[in-house]
Amino acid sequence: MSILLLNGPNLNLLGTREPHIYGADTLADVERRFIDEAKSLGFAAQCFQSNHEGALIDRIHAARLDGTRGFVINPGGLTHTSVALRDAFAGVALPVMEVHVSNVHKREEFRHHSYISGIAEGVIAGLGVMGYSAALRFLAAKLSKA
Ligand SMILES: O=C1C[C@@](O)(C(=O)O)C[C@@H](O)[C@@H]1O
Repeated sequence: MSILLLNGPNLNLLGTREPHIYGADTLADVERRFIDEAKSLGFAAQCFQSNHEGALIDRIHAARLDGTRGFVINPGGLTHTSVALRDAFAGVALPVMEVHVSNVHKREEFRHHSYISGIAEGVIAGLGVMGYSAALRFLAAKLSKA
């Protein structure tokens, strides 16, 4: 059973990008911990980051055929703009956990709306990179019960 961690635009810059907002951990740190923690919960994990909406959508479609049982995604700025990303998740019909490192609700108004939340099992914002772990634990528990 495999869980796919997706990160959208600009999250490859984690650790150097606005560290007062996003912290000091890099994407490599996040992905390594995600894989290790998934393993400890009895799951395999795959990780994919792209700055391109279409590449993320193609990866979501591919997940239908590669044993993926659910997604954890930080869609980055696509959260607030992408109907197409939401439609991809709806089309694949596997559980999705949405993660934001920052508390988007404490920030600019344009970050308050998410196209993804309406199809997500849960939404985590403002826990820093610990949010990825919280999302993984919830999803693993849900999939273990299914
Ligand atoms: O790129 C990002 C990162 C983010 O998803 C977060 O993790 O807090 C919040 C988004 O508004 C922003 O565009």
